[in-house]
Parts: sequence; C-alpha cells; structure tokens
Amino acid sequence: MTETVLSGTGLEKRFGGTVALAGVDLSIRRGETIAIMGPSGSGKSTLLHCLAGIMRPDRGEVTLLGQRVDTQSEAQRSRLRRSRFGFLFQFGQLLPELTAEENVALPLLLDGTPKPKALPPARSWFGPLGLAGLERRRPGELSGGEAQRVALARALVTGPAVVFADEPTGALDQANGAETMRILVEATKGQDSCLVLVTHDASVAAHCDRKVEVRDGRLVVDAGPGAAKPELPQRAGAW
Ligand SMILES: Nc1ncnc2c1ncn2[C@@H]1O[C@H](COP(=O)(O)OP(=O)(O)OP(=O)(O)O)[C@@H](O)[C@H]1O
Repeated sequence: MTETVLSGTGLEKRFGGTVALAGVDLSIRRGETIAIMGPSGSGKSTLLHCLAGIMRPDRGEVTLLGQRVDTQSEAQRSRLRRSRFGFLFQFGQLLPELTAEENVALPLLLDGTPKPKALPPARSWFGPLGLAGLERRRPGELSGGEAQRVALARALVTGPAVVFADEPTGALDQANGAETMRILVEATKGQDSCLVLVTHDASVAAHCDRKVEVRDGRLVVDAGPGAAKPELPQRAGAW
C-alpha cells in the first residue's frame, strides 16, 4: 500500500453560524494528484486551508507523514508551510519589486538560505518550465501565463511534500490554463510531491488522478484510479 502523505480526519470548521466543513475525511498518497471540486461556498478552500495548516479546524486532525499539524503553534505551522508545502493561487501573487528568479527563491530565502545558495536552485526551474531568459524580469514584464509559471516554480523550489493550488488557472485563458496544468502535474509528479488542487473547472480537474466533490461541507464523491470507495454523507438529511 502506498504511503499516506497527508491526511485529514473528521474535519469540522464553522464561521459564526456557517458550517464550512461538517466532518471531512481525506487522505492523499505519495505522488497523488487530487482535485477538490464543488459549488461555490461548499467548503473547498476551507478544506484546503485546514489541510495546509493555514487554518485550524474546530474538530478533527490533520497529519503530515504521521505527524499532527493542527495542534502545532502558529509559528510551527508557518515554518512547516514554508519548508514542506508549496502554494499556488489564482493570481500568482509575485512580489512586484523582486525579479522572477528572486521570487522563485523566496521560500528558500525566508527559510534562511543565503541568496548565493538560493538563486541556483531557483534558476534551475526556468528552463524546464519554458521560462529560460526571463530570470531577471520583474513580474510586470511577464505575461499572465509566464507569471503563473514563475509562481509555480516558487511553489516547487523547496521540493515540498505537498503542493496546494487554489484555482491556479482561474486567471488564464484556456490554452494557457491547460499548459499550466500540464506543467503543474508533470513537475509535482517529477519530484514525487502530492498535488491538492481546488477548482470549479472539470477540464482542469481532469488532469488529476483523483477527484473529490465537496457539498455543504461534506465529501460526497471520491472518484479516480486510486480512489477508495465513495465517502458518502454519514448523517441522513445533511444536504
Ligand atoms: N473567514 C470566513 N468568515 C466567515 N465565513 C467564511 C469564511 N471563510 C469561508 N466562509 C464561509 O464558509 C463557507 C465555505 O467557504 P469556502 O471559501 O470554503 O467555499 P468554496 O467552496 O471554496 O467557495 P468558492 O468556490 O466560492 O471559493 C461559505 O459559506 C463561506 O461564506
């Protein structure tokens, strides 16, 4: 049986009177790419934020390689996010005053790697991601697709256990979106990282090994080659 890298068990999260997660169980195996789908407001981003240690669930457990994440302090989770996780959002969120290569090197720099040591691994991503020659450009001098690939390189540069991507192609046209997804999946699999992707778009989700659907804070569909049996709502009348 392939090793479980990341696992959420019994995850519950409320915001005031709103139930965002109502008891979600989800395990991600080594090298697996998984798409979290579902309607707007169903809890997808909340699930991603809980799994990534950005947010603490009210109930339930999150473990990375068997170690509890949700019980760690904010400072510990922040360190964990920098060293073991990579993040890619809809708008790459590059720092405009840094060059492309400095943006890619940022997670290493923030973790204390000196700049001369951080830049070579950052630069090594430019060729494979079709960005050769753009190392010294600033984000304002890149196309949307190029900027998103720089953000992707930044997500991968630490060799993270898991890459989390929230609507990573939402701001791109279809061709650029498909190309970004192809590169994202290839690059994460190439270094044996997992990918946890949130998307509305079935054509984006189709790039992943496995698709799960969240409705009203519950996992209602779990499908794909590596999927276990469907995880249906445990309580009748919950949706
Ligand atoms: N910080 C917050 N404060 C209050 N309510 C929140 C907060 N974050 C999320 N919610 C609510 O929790 C529910 C789930 O939100 P979430 O962002 O996880 O949904 P989503 O499926 O990612 O939606 P979308 O596809 O529109 O991004 C929604 O009802 C949302 O309004």
